[in-house]
Amino acid sequence: MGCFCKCTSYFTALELSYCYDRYPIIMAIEQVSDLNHLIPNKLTLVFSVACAVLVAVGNALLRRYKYCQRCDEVPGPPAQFPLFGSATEFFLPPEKILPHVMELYKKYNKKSIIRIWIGPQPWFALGSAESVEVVLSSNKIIDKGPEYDYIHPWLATGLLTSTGSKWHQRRKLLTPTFHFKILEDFVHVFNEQSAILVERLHEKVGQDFDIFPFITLCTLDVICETAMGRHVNAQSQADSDYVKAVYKMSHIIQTRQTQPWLQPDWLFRLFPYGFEQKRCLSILHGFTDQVIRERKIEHKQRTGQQQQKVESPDREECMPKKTRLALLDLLIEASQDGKVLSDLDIREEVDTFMFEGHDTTAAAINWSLFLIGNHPEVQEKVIEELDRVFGSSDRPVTMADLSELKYLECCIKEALRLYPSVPFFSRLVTEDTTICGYDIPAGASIVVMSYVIHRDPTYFPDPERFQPERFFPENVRGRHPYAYVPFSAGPRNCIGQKFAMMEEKVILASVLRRFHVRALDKTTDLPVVTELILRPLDAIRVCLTRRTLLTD
Ligand code: HEM
Repeated sequence: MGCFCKCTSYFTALELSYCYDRYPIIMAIEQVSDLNHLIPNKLTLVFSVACAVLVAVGNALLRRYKYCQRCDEVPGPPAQFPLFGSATEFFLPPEKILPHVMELYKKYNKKSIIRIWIGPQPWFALGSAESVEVVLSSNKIIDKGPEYDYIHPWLATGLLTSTGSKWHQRRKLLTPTFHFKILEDFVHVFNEQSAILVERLHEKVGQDFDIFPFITLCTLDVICETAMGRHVNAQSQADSDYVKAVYKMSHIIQTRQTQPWLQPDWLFRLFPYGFEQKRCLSILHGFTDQVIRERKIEHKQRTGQQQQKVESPDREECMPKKTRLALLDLLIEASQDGKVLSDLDIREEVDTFMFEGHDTTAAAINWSLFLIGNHPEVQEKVIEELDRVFGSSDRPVTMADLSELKYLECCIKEALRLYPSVPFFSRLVTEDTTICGYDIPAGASIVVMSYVIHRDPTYFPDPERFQPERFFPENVRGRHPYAYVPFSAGPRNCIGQKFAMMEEKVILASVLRRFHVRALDKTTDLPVVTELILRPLDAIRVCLTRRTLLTD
Protein backbone atom coordinates (compact mmCIF):
# COMPACT_ATOMS: atom_id res chain seq x y z
CA MET A 1 0.00 0.00 0.00
CA GLY A 2 2.76 2.49 0.97
CA CYS A 3 4.68 1.84 -2.26
CA PHE A 4 1.59 2.45 -4.34
CA CYS A 5 1.01 5.86 -2.71
CA LYS A 6 4.54 6.91 -3.39
CA CYS A 7 4.45 6.12 -7.07
CA THR A 8 1.14 7.88 -7.77
CA SER A 9 2.82 11.31 -7.23
CA TYR A 10 5.06 10.80 -10.32
CA PHE A 11 2.22 10.06 -12.80
CA THR A 12 0.17 12.42 -14.92
CA ALA A 13 -3.61 12.06 -14.95
CA LEU A 14 -3.42 10.24 -18.28
CA GLU A 15 -0.77 7.90 -17.07
CA LEU A 16 -2.76 7.38 -13.93
CA SER A 17 -5.96 6.47 -15.81
CA TYR A 18 -3.87 4.06 -17.89
CA CYS A 19 -2.40 2.71 -14.75
CA TYR A 20 -5.86 2.29 -13.16
CA ASP A 21 -7.17 0.55 -16.28
CA ARG A 22 -4.27 -1.84 -16.17
CA TYR A 23 -4.33 -2.35 -12.46
CA PRO A 24 -7.92 -2.46 -11.21
CA ILE A 25 -6.78 -4.12 -8.00
CA ILE A 26 -4.43 -1.26 -7.26
CA MET A 27 -7.30 1.12 -7.88
CA ALA A 28 -9.57 -0.73 -5.53
CA ILE A 29 -6.97 -0.73 -2.79
CA GLU A 30 -6.52 2.99 -3.29
CA GLN A 31 -10.25 3.56 -2.90
CA VAL A 32 -10.37 1.43 0.21
CA SER A 33 -7.50 3.32 1.67
CA ASP A 34 -9.56 6.47 1.21
CA LEU A 35 -12.31 4.88 3.36
CA ASN A 36 -9.83 3.78 5.95
CA HIS A 37 -11.09 6.17 8.56
CA LEU A 38 -14.51 4.56 8.35
CA ILE A 39 -13.27 1.07 9.31
CA PRO A 40 -13.59 0.58 13.07
CA ASN A 41 -10.47 -0.31 14.93
CA LYS A 42 -10.22 -3.65 16.73
CA LEU A 43 -11.52 -2.31 20.02
CA THR A 44 -14.62 -0.78 18.47
CA LEU A 45 -15.26 -4.01 16.64
CA VAL A 46 -15.04 -6.10 19.78
CA PHE A 47 -17.23 -3.59 21.59
CA SER A 48 -19.88 -3.64 18.86
CA VAL A 49 -19.98 -7.47 18.71
CA ALA A 50 -20.20 -7.63 22.51
CA CYS A 51 -23.09 -5.13 22.45
CA ALA A 52 -24.90 -7.12 19.78
CA VAL A 53 -24.46 -10.36 21.75
CA LEU A 54 -25.59 -8.64 24.95
CA VAL A 55 -28.70 -7.27 23.26
CA ALA A 56 -29.50 -10.69 21.77
CA VAL A 57 -28.92 -12.47 25.10
CA GLY A 58 -30.84 -9.76 26.96
CA ASN A 59 -33.69 -10.12 24.51
CA ALA A 60 -33.74 -13.89 24.87
CA LEU A 61 -33.57 -13.59 28.68
CA LEU A 62 -36.36 -11.04 28.68
CA ARG A 63 -38.49 -13.28 26.47
CA ARG A 64 -37.71 -16.28 28.72
CA TYR A 65 -38.47 -14.19 31.83
CA LYS A 66 -41.82 -13.14 30.38
CA TYR A 67 -42.52 -16.76 29.34
CA CYS A 68 -41.71 -17.98 32.87
CA GLN A 69 -43.81 -15.22 34.38
CA ARG A 70 -46.70 -16.24 32.14
CA CYS A 71 -46.30 -19.87 33.21
CA ASP A 72 -45.95 -18.88 36.87
CA GLU A 73 -49.36 -17.23 36.76
CA VAL A 74 -50.60 -20.78 37.14
CA PRO A 75 -50.00 -21.72 40.78
CA GLY A 76 -47.56 -24.50 41.52
CA PRO A 77 -44.47 -25.39 43.51
CA PRO A 78 -41.59 -22.95 43.00
CA ALA A 79 -38.55 -24.00 40.95
CA GLN A 80 -35.85 -24.88 43.49
CA PHE A 81 -32.81 -25.16 41.18
CA PRO A 82 -32.61 -24.10 37.53
CA LEU A 83 -31.43 -27.55 36.47
CA PHE A 84 -34.28 -29.44 38.13
CA GLY A 85 -37.03 -26.81 38.33
CA SER A 86 -39.67 -28.10 40.72
CA ALA A 87 -38.90 -31.71 39.81
CA THR A 88 -37.21 -31.94 43.22
CA GLU A 89 -40.76 -32.20 44.63
CA PHE A 90 -40.81 -35.71 43.20
CA PHE A 91 -37.47 -36.90 44.52
CA LEU A 92 -39.42 -39.26 46.77
CA PRO A 93 -39.87 -43.00 47.19
CA PRO A 94 -42.16 -44.12 44.32
CA GLU A 95 -45.09 -44.97 46.60
CA LYS A 96 -45.09 -41.43 48.04
CA ILE A 97 -45.45 -39.69 44.67
CA LEU A 98 -49.21 -39.94 44.09
CA PRO A 99 -50.14 -38.92 47.67
CA HIS A 100 -47.74 -35.97 47.25
CA VAL A 101 -49.40 -34.95 43.98
CA MET A 102 -52.77 -34.93 45.77
CA GLU A 103 -51.21 -32.68 48.46
CA LEU A 104 -49.91 -30.28 45.80
CA TYR A 105 -53.41 -29.81 44.44
CA LYS A 106 -54.75 -29.09 47.92
CA LYS A 107 -51.96 -26.62 48.55
CA TYR A 108 -51.80 -24.75 45.26
CA ASN A 109 -55.02 -24.64 43.38
CA LYS A 110 -58.69 -24.99 43.94
CA LYS A 111 -59.23 -24.84 40.18
CA SER A 112 -57.15 -27.99 39.84
CA ILE A 113 -54.55 -26.90 37.38
CA ILE A 114 -51.02 -26.70 38.67
CA ARG A 115 -47.75 -25.77 37.05
CA ILE A 116 -44.65 -27.86 37.58
CA TRP A 117 -41.20 -27.07 36.18
CA ILE A 118 -39.41 -30.20 35.01
CA GLY A 119 -36.01 -28.62 34.38
CA PRO A 120 -36.65 -25.76 31.93
CA GLN A 121 -39.91 -27.29 30.65
CA PRO A 122 -43.25 -26.20 32.13
CA TRP A 123 -45.81 -28.92 32.71
CA PHE A 124 -49.44 -28.10 33.42
CA ALA A 125 -51.13 -30.87 35.35
CA LEU A 126 -54.90 -30.88 34.97
CA GLY A 127 -56.90 -32.36 37.81
CA SER A 128 -60.51 -31.39 37.09
CA ALA A 129 -63.20 -32.36 34.61
CA GLU A 130 -63.56 -28.73 33.49
CA SER A 131 -59.88 -28.32 32.66
CA VAL A 132 -59.42 -31.61 30.78
CA GLU A 133 -62.51 -31.02 28.70
CA VAL A 134 -60.66 -28.21 26.90
CA VAL A 135 -57.79 -30.54 26.00
CA LEU A 136 -59.46 -33.86 25.36
CA SER A 137 -62.35 -32.51 23.29
CA SER A 138 -59.99 -30.59 21.04
CA ASN A 139 -59.20 -31.74 17.51
CA LYS A 140 -56.00 -29.70 17.60
CA ILE A 141 -54.37 -30.76 20.86
CA ILE A 142 -53.53 -34.30 19.77
CA ASP A 143 -49.72 -34.28 19.76
CA LYS A 144 -47.80 -36.36 22.28
CA GLY A 145 -45.07 -35.00 24.56
CA PRO A 146 -41.34 -35.90 24.54
CA GLU A 147 -41.79 -38.61 27.21
CA TYR A 148 -43.34 -40.82 24.51
CA ASP A 149 -40.01 -40.74 22.59
CA TYR A 150 -38.62 -43.65 24.61
CA ILE A 151 -41.43 -45.86 23.30
CA HIS A 152 -40.42 -45.15 19.68
CA PRO A 153 -37.61 -47.74 19.41
CA TRP A 154 -40.21 -50.47 20.01
CA LEU A 155 -43.45 -49.07 18.57
CA ALA A 156 -41.99 -46.54 16.12
CA THR A 157 -44.86 -44.19 15.33
CA GLY A 158 -47.89 -46.43 15.61
CA LEU A 159 -51.32 -45.19 16.66
CA LEU A 160 -50.30 -44.40 20.25
CA THR A 161 -47.23 -42.34 19.42
CA SER A 162 -47.95 -40.82 15.98
CA THR A 163 -49.10 -37.26 15.43
CA GLY A 164 -50.67 -35.04 12.76
CA SER A 165 -51.93 -36.45 9.50
CA LYS A 166 -50.32 -39.86 10.06
CA TRP A 167 -52.34 -40.30 13.26
CA HIS A 168 -55.57 -39.14 11.54
CA GLN A 169 -55.14 -41.61 8.66
CA ARG A 170 -54.24 -44.51 10.93
CA ARG A 171 -57.08 -43.84 13.35
CA LYS A 172 -59.54 -43.87 10.46
CA LEU A 173 -58.05 -47.08 9.09
CA LEU A 174 -57.91 -48.92 12.44
CA THR A 175 -61.29 -47.90 13.92
CA PRO A 176 -63.25 -50.61 12.03
CA THR A 177 -60.78 -53.20 13.38
CA PHE A 178 -62.34 -52.73 16.83
CA HIS A 179 -65.92 -53.01 15.63
CA PHE A 180 -68.28 -54.84 17.92
CA LYS A 181 -68.81 -57.62 15.35
CA ILE A 182 -65.08 -58.31 15.23
CA LEU A 183 -64.69 -58.25 19.01
CA GLU A 184 -67.45 -60.84 19.25
CA ASP A 185 -65.06 -63.34 17.64
CA PHE A 186 -62.55 -62.80 20.46
CA VAL A 187 -64.88 -63.93 23.25
CA HIS A 188 -63.81 -67.57 22.82
CA VAL A 189 -60.13 -66.50 23.19
CA PHE A 190 -61.02 -64.72 26.43
CA ASN A 191 -62.82 -67.88 27.59
CA GLU A 192 -60.02 -70.27 26.62
CA GLN A 193 -57.34 -68.25 28.36
CA SER A 194 -59.57 -67.72 31.42
CA ALA A 195 -59.98 -71.50 31.66
CA ILE A 196 -56.19 -71.91 31.80
CA LEU A 197 -56.02 -69.17 34.44
CA VAL A 198 -58.69 -70.88 36.55
CA GLU A 199 -56.74 -74.18 36.31
CA ARG A 200 -53.63 -72.45 37.59
CA LEU A 201 -55.52 -70.70 40.39
CA HIS A 202 -56.94 -74.01 41.59
CA GLU A 203 -53.40 -74.94 42.63
CA LYS A 204 -53.28 -71.87 44.86
CA VAL A 205 -56.55 -72.39 46.76
CA GLY A 206 -56.13 -71.80 50.49
CA GLN A 207 -52.69 -70.17 50.13
CA ASP A 208 -51.70 -66.50 50.53
CA PHE A 209 -50.24 -65.48 47.19
CA ASP A 210 -49.71 -62.57 44.77
CA ILE A 211 -52.34 -62.80 42.04
CA PHE A 212 -50.82 -60.03 39.88
CA PRO A 213 -48.47 -62.18 37.73
CA PHE A 214 -51.18 -64.81 37.14
CA ILE A 215 -53.56 -62.26 35.67
CA THR A 216 -50.82 -60.50 33.70
CA LEU A 217 -49.67 -63.67 31.94
CA CYS A 218 -53.28 -64.47 31.10
CA THR A 219 -53.85 -61.08 29.46
CA LEU A 220 -50.54 -61.46 27.60
CA ASP A 221 -51.77 -64.74 26.13
CA VAL A 222 -55.05 -63.05 25.19
CA ILE A 223 -53.40 -60.16 23.38
CA CYS A 224 -50.94 -62.39 21.50
CA GLU A 225 -53.75 -64.50 20.18
CA THR A 226 -56.15 -61.69 19.37
CA ALA A 227 -53.58 -59.25 17.96
CA MET A 228 -51.28 -61.68 16.14
CA GLY A 229 -53.16 -64.96 16.00
CA ARG A 230 -50.27 -66.71 17.76
CA HIS A 231 -50.01 -68.66 21.02
CA VAL A 232 -47.04 -67.65 23.15
CA ASN A 233 -48.32 -69.80 26.03
CA ALA A 234 -47.17 -67.22 28.54
CA GLN A 235 -49.26 -68.85 31.27
CA SER A 236 -47.46 -72.16 30.89
CA GLN A 237 -44.05 -70.84 29.77
CA ALA A 238 -43.48 -67.52 31.48
CA ASP A 239 -39.79 -67.79 30.69
CA SER A 240 -40.19 -67.67 26.88
CA ASP A 241 -37.80 -65.19 25.23
CA TYR A 242 -40.66 -63.15 23.80
CA VAL A 243 -42.49 -62.84 27.13
CA LYS A 244 -39.27 -61.84 28.92
CA ALA A 245 -38.45 -59.28 26.22
CA VAL A 246 -41.91 -57.66 26.56
CA TYR A 247 -41.34 -57.13 30.28
CA LYS A 248 -37.73 -56.06 29.97
CA MET A 249 -38.61 -53.52 27.29
CA SER A 250 -41.47 -52.04 29.35
CA HIS A 251 -39.05 -51.73 32.27
CA ILE A 252 -36.44 -49.94 30.12
CA ILE A 253 -39.00 -47.43 28.80
CA GLN A 254 -40.20 -46.70 32.31
CA THR A 255 -36.64 -46.29 33.61
CA ARG A 256 -35.70 -43.85 30.83
CA GLN A 257 -38.78 -41.73 31.47
CA THR A 258 -37.74 -41.19 35.07
CA GLN A 259 -33.92 -41.06 34.87
CA PRO A 260 -32.70 -37.95 32.99
CA TRP A 261 -29.15 -39.29 32.46
CA LEU A 262 -30.58 -42.16 30.38
CA GLN A 263 -32.52 -39.82 28.12
CA PRO A 264 -30.01 -38.67 25.48
CA ASP A 265 -29.76 -41.52 22.96
CA TRP A 266 -25.97 -41.38 22.68
CA LEU A 267 -25.55 -41.65 26.46
CA PHE A 268 -28.21 -44.33 26.84
CA ARG A 269 -26.40 -46.52 24.28
CA LEU A 270 -23.33 -46.56 26.54
CA PHE A 271 -25.24 -47.98 29.53
CA PRO A 272 -26.04 -51.71 29.93
CA TYR A 273 -29.70 -50.70 29.38
CA GLY A 274 -28.79 -49.63 25.84
CA PHE A 275 -27.36 -53.06 25.02
CA GLU A 276 -30.27 -54.78 26.69
CA GLN A 277 -32.76 -52.73 24.65
CA LYS A 278 -31.00 -53.73 21.41
CA ARG A 279 -31.25 -57.40 22.36
CA CYS A 280 -34.95 -57.11 23.34
CA LEU A 281 -35.84 -55.23 20.16
CA SER A 282 -34.28 -57.88 18.00
CA ILE A 283 -36.43 -60.54 19.76
CA LEU A 284 -39.64 -58.44 19.71
CA HIS A 285 -39.34 -57.17 16.14
CA GLY A 286 -38.03 -60.52 14.92
CA PHE A 287 -41.08 -62.27 16.35
CA THR A 288 -43.60 -59.78 14.93
CA ASP A 289 -41.88 -59.80 11.52
CA GLN A 290 -42.02 -63.57 11.38
CA VAL A 291 -45.69 -63.66 12.37
CA ILE A 292 -46.54 -61.02 9.75
CA ARG A 293 -44.77 -63.07 7.07
CA GLU A 294 -46.62 -66.24 8.05
CA ARG A 295 -50.03 -64.57 8.36
CA LYS A 296 -49.60 -62.95 4.94
CA ILE A 297 -49.06 -66.36 3.38
CA GLU A 298 -52.12 -67.70 5.21
CA HIS A 299 -54.10 -64.64 4.07
CA LYS A 300 -53.19 -65.34 0.43
CA GLN A 301 -54.27 -68.97 0.79
CA ARG A 302 -57.53 -67.91 2.39
CA THR A 303 -58.41 -65.40 -0.30
CA GLY A 304 -57.53 -68.03 -2.94
CA GLN A 305 -59.93 -70.47 -1.31
CA GLN A 306 -62.67 -67.86 -1.06
CA GLN A 307 -62.23 -67.18 -4.77
CA GLN A 308 -62.58 -70.90 -5.49
CA LYS A 309 -65.71 -71.00 -3.36
CA VAL A 310 -67.26 -68.25 -5.44
CA GLU A 311 -66.29 -69.99 -8.68
CA SER A 312 -67.43 -73.51 -7.64
CA PRO A 313 -69.89 -73.22 -4.69
CA ASP A 314 -70.71 -77.00 -4.75
CA ARG A 315 -67.16 -77.82 -3.50
CA GLU A 316 -67.83 -75.84 -0.32
CA GLU A 317 -67.87 -78.87 1.97
CA CYS A 318 -64.28 -79.70 0.94
CA MET A 319 -63.06 -76.30 2.11
CA PRO A 320 -61.23 -75.94 5.41
CA LYS A 321 -63.24 -74.50 8.33
CA LYS A 322 -63.33 -70.72 8.86
CA THR A 323 -60.06 -69.66 10.51
CA ARG A 324 -60.04 -67.31 13.49
CA LEU A 325 -59.02 -63.85 12.38
CA ALA A 326 -56.67 -61.74 14.46
CA LEU A 327 -56.30 -57.94 14.43
CA LEU A 328 -53.20 -58.53 12.31
CA ASP A 329 -55.27 -60.23 9.58
CA LEU A 330 -57.49 -57.17 9.39
CA LEU A 331 -54.39 -54.99 9.02
CA ILE A 332 -53.07 -57.26 6.24
CA GLU A 333 -56.45 -56.95 4.53
CA ALA A 334 -56.42 -53.15 4.93
CA SER A 335 -52.83 -52.93 3.69
CA GLN A 336 -53.91 -53.71 0.10
CA ASP A 337 -50.70 -55.56 -0.69
CA GLY A 338 -48.48 -52.84 0.70
CA LYS A 339 -50.22 -49.99 -1.15
CA VAL A 340 -51.81 -48.57 2.01
CA LEU A 341 -49.65 -50.12 4.75
CA SER A 342 -46.14 -51.52 4.39
CA ASP A 343 -44.95 -54.47 6.51
CA LEU A 344 -43.22 -51.99 8.81
CA ASP A 345 -46.46 -50.01 9.20
CA ILE A 346 -48.27 -53.20 10.12
CA ARG A 347 -45.54 -54.08 12.59
CA GLU A 348 -45.78 -50.78 14.44
CA GLU A 349 -49.52 -51.20 14.89
CA VAL A 350 -49.32 -54.82 16.04
CA ASP A 351 -46.55 -53.91 18.48
CA THR A 352 -48.70 -51.01 19.73
CA PHE A 353 -51.57 -53.39 20.49
CA MET A 354 -49.14 -55.68 22.30
CA PHE A 355 -47.82 -52.79 24.40
CA GLU A 356 -51.11 -51.01 25.14
CA GLY A 357 -53.37 -54.01 25.26
CA HIS A 358 -52.19 -56.30 28.02
CA ASP A 359 -50.61 -54.55 31.02
CA THR A 360 -53.44 -52.01 31.18
CA THR A 361 -56.11 -54.72 31.18
CA ALA A 362 -54.15 -56.85 33.66
CA ALA A 363 -53.88 -53.94 36.10
CA ALA A 364 -57.61 -53.22 35.80
CA ILE A 365 -58.56 -56.85 36.51
CA ASN A 366 -56.16 -57.03 39.44
CA TRP A 367 -57.46 -53.86 41.05
CA SER A 368 -61.04 -55.05 40.57
CA LEU A 369 -60.23 -58.31 42.36
CA PHE A 370 -58.41 -56.44 45.10
CA LEU A 371 -61.38 -54.13 45.74
CA ILE A 372 -64.01 -56.86 45.45
CA GLY A 373 -61.86 -58.98 47.77
CA ASN A 374 -61.88 -56.12 50.27
CA HIS A 375 -65.66 -55.60 50.17
CA PRO A 376 -67.60 -58.79 51.01
CA GLU A 377 -70.96 -57.01 50.55
CA VAL A 378 -70.00 -56.09 46.97
CA GLN A 379 -68.71 -59.61 46.30
CA GLU A 380 -72.07 -61.00 47.45
CA LYS A 381 -73.88 -58.87 44.87
CA VAL A 382 -71.47 -59.91 42.12
CA ILE A 383 -72.00 -63.58 43.01
CA GLU A 384 -75.78 -63.14 43.03
CA GLU A 385 -75.58 -61.72 39.53
CA LEU A 386 -73.26 -64.47 38.29
CA ASP A 387 -75.52 -67.16 39.73
CA ARG A 388 -78.55 -65.55 38.14
CA VAL A 389 -76.86 -65.51 34.72
CA PHE A 390 -75.01 -68.86 34.79
CA GLY A 391 -76.82 -70.90 37.44
CA SER A 392 -74.68 -73.90 38.31
CA SER A 393 -73.52 -74.33 34.73
CA ASP A 394 -69.84 -74.41 33.90
CA ARG A 395 -70.40 -73.17 30.34
CA PRO A 396 -68.23 -70.46 28.76
CA VAL A 397 -69.31 -66.81 28.88
CA THR A 398 -71.23 -65.67 25.80
CA MET A 399 -71.69 -62.29 24.24
CA ALA A 400 -75.29 -62.25 25.52
CA ASP A 401 -74.05 -62.91 29.09
CA LEU A 402 -71.75 -59.90 28.90
CA SER A 403 -74.62 -57.48 28.57
CA GLU A 404 -76.34 -59.17 31.53
CA LEU A 405 -73.37 -58.66 33.88
CA LYS A 406 -74.34 -55.11 34.75
CA TYR A 407 -73.26 -55.02 38.39
CA LEU A 408 -69.89 -56.57 37.54
CA GLU A 409 -69.47 -53.81 34.94
CA CYS A 410 -70.13 -51.17 37.62
CA CYS A 411 -67.45 -52.81 39.80
CA ILE A 412 -64.94 -52.69 36.93
CA LYS A 413 -65.74 -49.03 36.27
CA GLU A 414 -65.48 -48.10 39.93
CA ALA A 415 -62.13 -49.95 40.19
CA LEU A 416 -60.88 -47.99 37.16
CA ARG A 417 -61.99 -44.80 38.88
CA LEU A 418 -59.97 -45.45 42.02
CA TYR A 419 -57.08 -47.18 40.27
CA PRO A 420 -56.98 -46.01 36.64
CA SER A 421 -54.52 -48.33 34.83
CA VAL A 422 -53.08 -45.25 33.10
CA PRO A 423 -53.01 -42.78 36.02
CA PHE A 424 -51.84 -39.90 33.83
CA PHE A 425 -51.05 -39.22 30.19
CA SER A 426 -49.89 -36.15 28.36
CA ARG A 427 -50.26 -33.92 25.33
CA LEU A 428 -48.18 -31.14 23.84
CA VAL A 429 -49.87 -27.78 23.12
CA THR A 430 -48.70 -26.41 19.80
CA GLU A 431 -50.49 -23.06 20.11
CA ASP A 432 -51.38 -20.75 23.00
CA THR A 433 -54.44 -22.16 24.76
CA THR A 434 -56.70 -20.93 27.54
CA ILE A 435 -57.61 -23.48 30.19
CA CYS A 436 -59.88 -22.50 33.10
CA GLY A 437 -58.94 -18.85 32.61
CA TYR A 438 -55.18 -19.53 32.56
CA ASP A 439 -53.06 -18.76 29.55
CA ILE A 440 -51.03 -21.86 28.58
CA PRO A 441 -48.21 -20.99 26.14
CA ALA A 442 -47.41 -23.04 23.03
CA GLY A 443 -44.73 -25.67 23.60
CA ALA A 444 -45.87 -26.60 27.11
CA SER A 445 -46.72 -30.15 28.16
CA ILE A 446 -50.19 -30.87 29.48
CA VAL A 447 -50.68 -33.79 31.83
CA VAL A 448 -54.15 -35.25 32.30
CA MET A 449 -54.18 -36.56 35.88
CA SER A 450 -56.99 -39.11 35.77
CA TYR A 451 -55.97 -40.35 39.23
CA VAL A 452 -56.72 -36.86 40.62
CA ILE A 453 -59.76 -36.08 38.44
CA HIS A 454 -61.47 -39.29 39.58
CA ARG A 455 -61.18 -38.16 43.20
CA ASP A 456 -63.03 -34.87 42.80
CA PRO A 457 -65.69 -34.88 45.57
CA THR A 458 -67.92 -32.62 43.45
CA TYR A 459 -68.62 -35.59 41.17
CA PHE A 460 -67.69 -38.48 43.45
CA PRO A 461 -68.70 -37.71 47.05
CA ASP A 462 -66.57 -39.56 49.64
CA PRO A 463 -64.16 -40.27 46.79
CA GLU A 464 -61.94 -42.89 48.46
CA ARG A 465 -64.89 -45.19 49.04
CA PHE A 466 -65.39 -48.16 46.68
CA GLN A 467 -69.02 -47.85 45.65
CA PRO A 468 -69.98 -49.52 42.33
CA GLU A 469 -73.48 -47.98 42.59
CA ARG A 470 -71.94 -44.70 41.42
CA PHE A 471 -72.11 -46.19 37.93
CA PHE A 472 -75.79 -47.10 37.98
CA PRO A 473 -77.39 -45.28 35.02
CA GLU A 474 -79.46 -43.00 37.28
CA ASN A 475 -76.31 -41.91 39.13
CA VAL A 476 -74.26 -41.32 35.99
CA ARG A 477 -76.95 -39.13 34.46
CA GLY A 478 -76.01 -35.45 34.69
CA ARG A 479 -72.38 -36.12 35.74
CA HIS A 480 -69.78 -34.05 33.89
CA PRO A 481 -68.73 -36.10 30.82
CA TYR A 482 -65.03 -35.54 31.58
CA ALA A 483 -65.22 -36.38 35.29
CA TYR A 484 -64.35 -40.00 34.51
CA VAL A 485 -61.64 -40.58 31.89
CA PRO A 486 -59.83 -43.93 32.48
CA PHE A 487 -59.72 -44.51 28.72
CA SER A 488 -59.02 -40.84 27.97
CA ALA A 489 -61.82 -39.20 25.94
CA GLY A 490 -62.50 -37.30 22.74
CA PRO A 491 -60.91 -37.98 19.35
CA ARG A 492 -57.76 -39.55 20.81
CA ASN A 493 -59.40 -41.86 23.32
CA CYS A 494 -58.48 -45.52 23.79
CA ILE A 495 -59.33 -47.47 20.66
CA GLY A 496 -59.33 -50.73 22.66
CA GLN A 497 -61.85 -49.63 25.29
CA LYS A 498 -64.63 -52.08 24.31
CA PHE A 499 -62.11 -54.88 23.83
CA ALA A 500 -60.75 -54.24 27.33
CA MET A 501 -64.17 -54.14 29.01
CA MET A 502 -65.21 -57.40 27.37
CA GLU A 503 -61.96 -59.13 28.28
CA GLU A 504 -62.15 -57.91 31.88
CA LYS A 505 -65.71 -59.13 32.27
CA VAL A 506 -64.95 -62.61 30.90
CA ILE A 507 -61.85 -63.09 33.05
CA LEU A 508 -63.42 -61.70 36.22
CA ALA A 509 -66.63 -63.69 35.72
CA SER A 510 -64.58 -66.86 35.15
CA VAL A 511 -62.58 -66.35 38.36
CA LEU A 512 -65.50 -65.27 40.56
CA ARG A 513 -67.75 -68.12 39.37
CA ARG A 514 -65.18 -70.56 40.78
CA PHE A 515 -63.55 -68.79 43.70
CA HIS A 516 -64.33 -66.57 46.61
CA VAL A 517 -61.63 -63.90 46.86
CA ARG A 518 -60.31 -62.41 50.09
CA ALA A 519 -57.81 -59.57 49.81
CA LEU A 520 -55.11 -59.76 52.46
CA ASP A 521 -54.26 -56.05 52.51
CA LYS A 522 -56.60 -53.15 53.22
CA THR A 523 -56.88 -50.42 50.59
CA THR A 524 -55.28 -47.98 53.04
CA ASP A 525 -52.30 -50.31 53.58
CA LEU A 526 -51.44 -51.04 49.97
CA PRO A 527 -49.10 -48.42 48.49
CA VAL A 528 -49.35 -47.84 44.74
CA VAL A 529 -46.67 -46.78 42.28
CA THR A 530 -47.00 -45.26 38.86
CA GLU A 531 -44.80 -47.05 36.41
CA LEU A 532 -46.12 -47.24 32.86
CA ILE A 533 -49.29 -48.40 34.59
CA LEU A 534 -50.59 -48.12 38.14
CA ARG A 535 -49.20 -51.06 40.13
CA PRO A 536 -49.11 -52.16 43.73
CA LEU A 537 -45.71 -51.43 45.28
CA ASP A 538 -45.21 -55.10 46.12
CA ALA A 539 -48.06 -57.44 45.40
CA ILE A 540 -51.81 -57.99 45.43
CA ARG A 541 -51.99 -60.66 48.09
CA VAL A 542 -55.17 -62.71 48.11
CA CYS A 543 -56.50 -65.97 49.47
CA LEU A 544 -58.93 -67.97 47.30
CA THR A 545 -61.51 -70.48 48.45
CA ARG A 546 -63.47 -72.76 46.11
CA ARG A 547 -67.09 -71.78 45.65
CA THR A 548 -69.47 -74.62 46.38
CA LEU A 549 -72.15 -73.79 43.83
CA LEU A 550 -70.21 -75.19 40.91
CA THR A 551 -69.14 -78.78 40.57
CA ASP A 552 -65.56 -78.80 39.37
C1 HEM B 1 -58.29 -51.36 30.96
C2 HEM B 1 -57.61 -51.32 29.85
C3 HEM B 1 -57.15 -50.10 29.14
C4 HEM B 1 -57.02 -48.83 29.62
C5 HEM B 1 -57.31 -48.31 31.02
C6 HEM B 1 -56.54 -48.02 28.52
C7 HEM B 1 -56.31 -46.65 28.60
C8 HEM B 1 -55.86 -45.88 27.55
C9 HEM B 1 -55.59 -44.48 27.64
C10 HEM B 1 -55.75 -43.61 28.90
C11 HEM B 1 -55.18 -44.07 26.42
C12 HEM B 1 -54.73 -42.65 26.03
C13 HEM B 1 -53.24 -42.64 26.21
C14 HEM B 1 -52.59 -41.38 25.75
O1 HEM B 1 -53.25 -40.48 25.21
O2 HEM B 1 -51.39 -41.33 25.92
C15 HEM B 1 -55.18 -45.22 25.55
C16 HEM B 1 -54.82 -45.19 24.23
C17 HEM B 1 -54.76 -46.31 23.43
N1 HEM B 1 -55.11 -47.60 23.78
FE1 HEM B 1 -55.85 -48.19 25.55
N2 HEM B 1 -56.38 -48.81 27.42
C18 HEM B 1 -56.75 -50.09 27.75
C19 HEM B 1 -56.76 -51.19 26.92
C20 HEM B 1 -56.39 -51.19 25.60
C21 HEM B 1 -56.43 -52.34 24.73
C22 HEM B 1 -56.93 -53.72 25.13
C23 HEM B 1 -55.93 -51.94 23.51
C24 HEM B 1 -55.75 -52.72 22.24
C25 HEM B 1 -56.01 -53.96 22.05
C26 HEM B 1 -55.60 -50.54 23.63
C27 HEM B 1 -55.07 -49.78 22.63
C28 HEM B 1 -54.85 -48.41 22.71
C29 HEM B 1 -54.32 -47.63 21.61
C30 HEM B 1 -53.89 -48.15 20.25
C31 HEM B 1 -54.27 -46.31 22.06
C32 HEM B 1 -53.83 -45.08 21.28
C33 HEM B 1 -55.08 -44.46 20.65
C34 HEM B 1 -54.78 -43.18 19.86
O3 HEM B 1 -53.89 -42.43 20.23
O4 HEM B 1 -55.51 -42.96 18.89
N3 HEM B 1 -55.90 -50.11 24.91
N4 HEM B 1 -55.62 -46.32 26.26
